Amino acid sequence: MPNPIKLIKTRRFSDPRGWFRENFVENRWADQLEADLHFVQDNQSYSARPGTLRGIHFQLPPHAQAKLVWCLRGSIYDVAVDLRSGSPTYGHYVSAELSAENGMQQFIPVGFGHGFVTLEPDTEVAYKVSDYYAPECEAGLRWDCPELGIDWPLPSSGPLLSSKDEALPGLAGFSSPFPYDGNPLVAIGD
Ligand SMILES: Cc1cn([C@H]2C[C@H](O)[C@@H](COP(=O)(O)OP(=O)(O)O[C@H]3O[C@H](C)C(=O)[C@H](O)[C@H]3O)O2)c(=O)[nH]c1=O
Repeated sequence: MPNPIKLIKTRRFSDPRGWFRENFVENRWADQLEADLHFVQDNQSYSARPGTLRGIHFQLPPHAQAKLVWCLRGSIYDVAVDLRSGSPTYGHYVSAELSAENGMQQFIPVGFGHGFVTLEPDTEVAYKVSDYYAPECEAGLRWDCPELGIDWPLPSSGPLLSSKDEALPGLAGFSSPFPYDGNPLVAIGD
């Protein structure tokens, strides 16, 4: 069964001036992503300090979002959490190191929470989303939720969080609106 989370390797074309990279080509990426996927919004975030942790975030229906995530600068430990109701891997996560250097992208479908922690200063993350920003549908789970048990690589000073993320609830009280499609999460490895 196909892993719902996809890792996509982009190609860097180097020459004496520097390099060129295609970050998204709809008809070519379609082979690796979901068939009827259509991205409608591009986002970018900048984090000055390593150890900046954003997440675990997701939007609820009717504005749930699939995401394609990569690094424009620096690097992140990127996490996707299975939140699909009835999934045998509910509450399990996968992680991947995405960096400007490795050009890796992680695809996170609807039904998964997303978060990352930055591994370098001045890290910039770009991501495409498949539905528009809908603050009324924003939801999240706390980064250190014991039920999730995410092994974040953190600096000794701990993570830098927004006040919003500090106040997020744990998985215990969450009632998932996301259906399970029969594809369990397969750990890609870190
Ligand atoms: C997501 C979003 C935010 N905003 C505004 C709302 C706030 O005034 C400001 C910062 O938003 P927030 O603190 O939610 O940003 P992050 O903590 O980086 O959250 C994002 O990063 C995690 C890892 C995700 O996967 C989500 O896509 C997204 O929630 O941008 C917008 O105007 N449009 C948007 O699409």
